[in-house]
Amino acid sequence: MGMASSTKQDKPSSVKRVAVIGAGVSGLAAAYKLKSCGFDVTVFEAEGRAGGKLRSISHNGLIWDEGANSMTESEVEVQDLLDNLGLRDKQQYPISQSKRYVVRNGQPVLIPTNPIALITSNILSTQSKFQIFLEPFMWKKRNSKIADDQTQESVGGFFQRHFGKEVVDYLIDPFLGGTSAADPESLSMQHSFPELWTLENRFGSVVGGLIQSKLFSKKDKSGGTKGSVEKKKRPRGSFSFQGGMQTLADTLCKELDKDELKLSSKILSLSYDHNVKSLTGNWTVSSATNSDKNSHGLSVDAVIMTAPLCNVKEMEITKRGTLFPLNFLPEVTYLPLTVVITTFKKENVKKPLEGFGVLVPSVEQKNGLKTLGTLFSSMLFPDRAPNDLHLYTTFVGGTRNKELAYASTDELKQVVSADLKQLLGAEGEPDFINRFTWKKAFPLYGRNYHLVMEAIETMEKNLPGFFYAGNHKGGLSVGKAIASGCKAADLVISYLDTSSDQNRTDMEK
Ligand SMILES: Cc1cc2nc3c(=O)[nH]c(=O)nc-3n(C[C@H](O)[C@H](O)[C@H](O)COP(=O)(O)OP(=O)(O)OC[C@H]3O[C@@H](n4cnc5c(N)ncnc54)[C@H](O)[C@@H]3O)c2cc1C
Ligand SMILES: C=Cc1c2[nH]c(c1C)Cc1[nH]c(c(CCC(=O)O)c1C)Cc1[nH]c(c(C)c1CCC(=O)O)Cc1[nH]c(c(C)c1C=C)C2
Repeated sequence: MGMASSTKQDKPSSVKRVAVIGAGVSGLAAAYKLKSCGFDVTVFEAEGRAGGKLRSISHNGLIWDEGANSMTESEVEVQDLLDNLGLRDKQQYPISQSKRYVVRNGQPVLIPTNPIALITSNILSTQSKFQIFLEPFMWKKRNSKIADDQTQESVGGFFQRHFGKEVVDYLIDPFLGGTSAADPESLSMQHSFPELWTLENRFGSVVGGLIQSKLFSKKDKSGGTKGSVEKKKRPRGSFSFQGGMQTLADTLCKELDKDELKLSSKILSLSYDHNVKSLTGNWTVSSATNSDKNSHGLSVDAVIMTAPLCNVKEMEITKRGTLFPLNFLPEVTYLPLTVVITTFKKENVKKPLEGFGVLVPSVEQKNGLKTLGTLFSSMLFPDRAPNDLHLYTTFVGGTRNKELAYASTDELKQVVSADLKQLLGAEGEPDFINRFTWKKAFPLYGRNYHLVMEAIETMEKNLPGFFYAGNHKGGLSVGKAIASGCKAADLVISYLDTSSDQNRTDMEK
């Protein structure tokens, strides 16, 4: 578990130094990997705390998350990280997590999780159910204009072609609301669901493609496991940790020495100077601490940037003494989101539901509902509230209602109480309320997101030893952010290996 703590004095001067900018989960995972591989790391964080979008609060016997509430371990990098950090003992799997609800006609309906349950469910009309089963024969081709310009199709357009409008309204729209706070029309299919996009290119039908690729992967598994190291079977699905998601960030921080994590250190400028004679120090990273606005620089061999692109845009980057203009970075759209925590006495909740939570499709706004959805937090994790209380986590804002994210706490109390009354029979006002607003909760993987990916590539290509990681690249989830940080760490390791070989050859000449 963990790694041996070492001080800078112990290290030979040839140890390579890396600056990681941003102490969100991607930056902390990158720093952990680099330190485990013997690199000297310094993590710079603009805020006075580490964790970024992981943020758990303990207050008066309640525990809640204001950022991510859970994560999955589909990425191998996450499995390794949890094993290496010794976090398995603190992992918490939610009770009845597969029970998830969507509102239809103003009331929660269980989302079917298999074909039989879909047939008997009243979530969709008979016509839409037929459309799903007949999709392998009936799906419509992408129109040729979209086929030429592959980045332009929206998630809504894609699923409507395959399954029809009702499926988009009652399954896709709430799913997107509950995983990105965005609506089906705003999101790019290619960037939001790259695997399904590729599947359609290969097989045409989504259902047919999923069945065939499942069959292929089963065949591969049965034929190819001999001799390979298999990962231990773990319970599937989402999980959190004792104390909430912040426990993951705190555990990663404990692996860093005090001088390796610089809080309240916003990076303002970076400069790259190539010096063939020197084995180290091509980059200088400058921050301003809150107490001392004077910049000071740290010399490093490589940089992993995990700050959101809107923050990168504000930085000054120079390359060999000349300004490296960042005007090619496109404006990224960010979605505001407010997380509202409420508690109700159990006796005051007349129709409590067991399970993960309930999502409100956009079309259900006509039935007076204004929230995006609610997690049944203390049903999932009973230690989050005393026994006599229900603790709920409700999400408000996103593309659906940006203004509501900025509403006063009094207004939010009315909105959330009204929705919870209608959906769960929660009577009266909550006994406790807390709100946290993320002005920029998520980057929107919109229909021009290819411009963002191209800009990241341009930075990485033109700035040697500069690597970008985090939730702007490859997915929003905690797992994807961790994987992105670990991959950037791997790229740094091979970059520094190659550049020291190159330097050695240059010195020998
Ligand atoms: C409300 C909410 C709920 C979510 N729920 C889930 C969930 O249930 N499951 C899930 O998988 N994902 C969830 N997510 C998404 C997930 O939490 C994030 O995508 C992920 O944590 C992002 O990690 P990151 O390291 O890429 O970025 P961040 O956490 O944003 O970290 C970037 C860091 O960079 C710092 N920074 C910025 N500028 C500078 C600078 N100039 N110098 C130094 N530091 C700087 C920032 O302060 C920040 O700490 C949720 C997100 C939100 C907001
Ligand atoms: C109602 C709004 C939101 C809820 N959670 C989030 C929002 C905006 C944020 C969020 N939740 C998840 C992710 C990661 C997405 C990913 O790419 O994996 C994010 C950014 C996890 C998640 N939440 C739901 C699903 C299906 C997932 C994927 C992982 C898993 O299956 O567990 C659905 C869901 N989210 C919310 C509710 C109430 C809900 C379902 C009932 C809240």
